[in-house]
Amino acid sequence: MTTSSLTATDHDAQHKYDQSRRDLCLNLNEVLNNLIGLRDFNKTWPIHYPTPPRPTPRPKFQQSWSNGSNRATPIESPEFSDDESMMTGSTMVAGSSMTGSSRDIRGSMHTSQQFSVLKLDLDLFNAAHMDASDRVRSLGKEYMVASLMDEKIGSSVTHLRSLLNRMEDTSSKILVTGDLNAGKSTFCNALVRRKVLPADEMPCTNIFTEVLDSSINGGVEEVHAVHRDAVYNRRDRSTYDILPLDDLETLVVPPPPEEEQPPEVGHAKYAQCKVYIKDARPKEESLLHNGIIDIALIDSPGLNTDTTKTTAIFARQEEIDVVVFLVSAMNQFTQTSTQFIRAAAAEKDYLFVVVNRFDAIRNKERCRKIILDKIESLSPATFKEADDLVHFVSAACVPIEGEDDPRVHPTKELTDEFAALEDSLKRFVLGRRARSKLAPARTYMINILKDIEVLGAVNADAARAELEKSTNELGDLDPRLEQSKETKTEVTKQIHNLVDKAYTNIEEQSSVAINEAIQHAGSGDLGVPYPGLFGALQYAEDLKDAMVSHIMETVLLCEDEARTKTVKCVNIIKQLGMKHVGTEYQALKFDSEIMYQDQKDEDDRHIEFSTELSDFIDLSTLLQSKEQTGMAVTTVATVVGAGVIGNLDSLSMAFQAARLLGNEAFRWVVVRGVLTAAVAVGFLILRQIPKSLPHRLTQRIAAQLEREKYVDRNAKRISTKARKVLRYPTTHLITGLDKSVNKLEVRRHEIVEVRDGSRTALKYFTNLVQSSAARRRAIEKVDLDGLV
Ligand SMILES: Nc1nc2c(ncn2[C@@H]2O[C@H](COP(=O)(O)OP(=O)(O)OP(=O)(O)O)[C@@H](O)[C@H]2O)c(=O)[nH]1
Repeated sequence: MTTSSLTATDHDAQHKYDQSRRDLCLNLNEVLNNLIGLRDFNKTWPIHYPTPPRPTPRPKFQQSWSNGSNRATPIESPEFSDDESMMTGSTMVAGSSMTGSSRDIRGSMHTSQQFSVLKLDLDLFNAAHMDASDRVRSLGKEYMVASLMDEKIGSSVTHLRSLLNRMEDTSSKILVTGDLNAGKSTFCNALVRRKVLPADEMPCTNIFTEVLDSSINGGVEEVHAVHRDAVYNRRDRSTYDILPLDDLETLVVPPPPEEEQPPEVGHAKYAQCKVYIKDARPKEESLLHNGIIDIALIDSPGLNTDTTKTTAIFARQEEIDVVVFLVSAMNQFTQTSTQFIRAAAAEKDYLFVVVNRFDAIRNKERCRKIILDKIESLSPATFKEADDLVHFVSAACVPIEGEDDPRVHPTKELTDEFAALEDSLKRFVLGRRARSKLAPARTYMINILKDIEVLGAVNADAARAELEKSTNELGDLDPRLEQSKETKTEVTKQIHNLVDKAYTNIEEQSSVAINEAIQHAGSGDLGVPYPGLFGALQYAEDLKDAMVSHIMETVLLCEDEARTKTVKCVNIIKQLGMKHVGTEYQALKFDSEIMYQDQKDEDDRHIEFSTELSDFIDLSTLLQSKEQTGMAVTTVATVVGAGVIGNLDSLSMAFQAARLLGNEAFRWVVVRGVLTAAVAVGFLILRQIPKSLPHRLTQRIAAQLEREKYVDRNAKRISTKARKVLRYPTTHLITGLDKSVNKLEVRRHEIVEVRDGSRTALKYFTNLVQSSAARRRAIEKVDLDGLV
């Protein structure tokens, strides 16, 4: 048997490969950072996405008809009127504090067709809109696009990480797969020239078994049975159990159906196992121990074992570098294997096909033709290089350590064929590594960077437009805001002055008027006639009532005056409100009649005053009329015969003289005189009542009201009520002015946020476009073709 060997060219290729791998890994880390940054940016400045032009709906589809009831009810097609502009060949925004149209980049050169990796499934989006439930509608397009984009970037990040893992994994993974009993385990054993894996006519490989060179495991031969659900880490003993190689059969071969294995052993406990073996052959001959790369040979359960296992094999393709597909020359391609090859061909371009058990075929040429025809249809690339990639062999003819004789007689033809296979496989594994490990990462990165460039350009345009719009809006808004603030200050001042002035004026005028009314309560014609001496008491009472009423009426007049002034003020406030706040002030109504209707008003207005006997004696009036008094006394004295009395002054002197002299006769004269004078004075008092009573009452009422602070109390009450009434429209107007200013300030804040956000976005996306383009060019320079 000939052995294949790796030349200096292979080592040179390895060096180049390492260099390219390093370059791509570095770039991939940067692309990852860019994507993570973009994903974060999408959270603060929702990304725009170009939407495809929406075909104009045919008229008959503009309405759909409910079939849920007998009566056909027209249902309007879901309309997203504000979306229209965004759905017709423009860009769709994931969300914005600006209105939809503000982020509508009409005439954008970019379309969703330009995307390959970051392409959003807008059919899903549109379908969601068409079926929009209230909840979806309320979430709106912002939520939809933002989350779609977030999801898309998230899955790209995951994919990039797996590509990175694959590039960083220096080993090459060869998945040996194929139908049940195709001879996979026998083939693996033949490659390592040792009976490592159990091979039998009965289905025997039940879990993935990875054969590796023991040099990776410190030169120790053993089996690492990886716990189900654990991620294998050779340095973490908790992820696997160590078993001797001899136990592999128990581990890999499924138990007979009737025997149920306890959960702590075998298949129930382990999902896969790693088998570290020594290959004593020289590096030039050994596949595993080749001196260039670590190779993992993965034996898998037969494809048609069961669905779960088949799915697992399909899923592992992503981490696999080379797929060696074993097909039995006797059974050829089953349906599952056909499906598998199709899927693998889409991912890998090239497959390594081993047609095993060829010894058992009599008409070898016919078999060869049938199989090659099939491969041509399933994987044209593999077919084109069939000489290297498709091998017709008998794995069972290879002599292996631990077996006395090969199961199949090793004819020269079979031996040579297997040696050719080994040689091709080594070159394929080494040579295709660039393609299998690096090319997917390179292609994916170039594609995603192109997408980022387009997305960046779209968003830079959007940010530029938004920046311009918000800057213009601010230019318009700022003078309005300034004006609004000035108006607020001026009108507030004006309105306070107005109310203060009205208040002071009402108080002052009320005070003067009431005071005047009190001081002159007794003057003028009060309409109360003096009925004469016998009606004096009633007269006093009527007079008092008239005076009190006069004062109270004056208070009422002051209230009327205050009402009029308040109404005037309300009207001025209304005008100011209509001018500066809004037409809502048109409806401002004020019922002045309800002012001064409270019990307190009644109480404050009321005067409680009672007449007294002393009110009839007004000394000042008497003294003012002493001439008349004197005359009266003389008249009375003459009548009674006492000529000594000339006037009231003489009378008082007479009393004094009588007291001094003690003369009886004189005393009598004096007593008579005094009595007469008293009668005369009484007479005079009674005669003076019409004059003295109003004066006396006025004085007393004034004094009482002074004590009660009647004037101040009422003036204050009247003005305070007016101020209180004016408080509502005043506060309302000031609040209205405040609201106008606040509204503009809030709007300004929003616009400033949008402006700052779009400024940051413009900078971010411009840089992103440039750095992505530069990175893409650098990645395009990484030449993988030379490595193949
Ligand atoms: N005649 C012949 N028999 C072979 C050849 N290769 C394998 N066999 C036999 O085919 C049977 C199945 O071989 P395995 O290696 O266990 O097949 P497998 O694909 O690993 O089987 P599963 O793991 O159960 O899917 C065994 O009895 C082998 O001895 C071959 O080249 N020629």
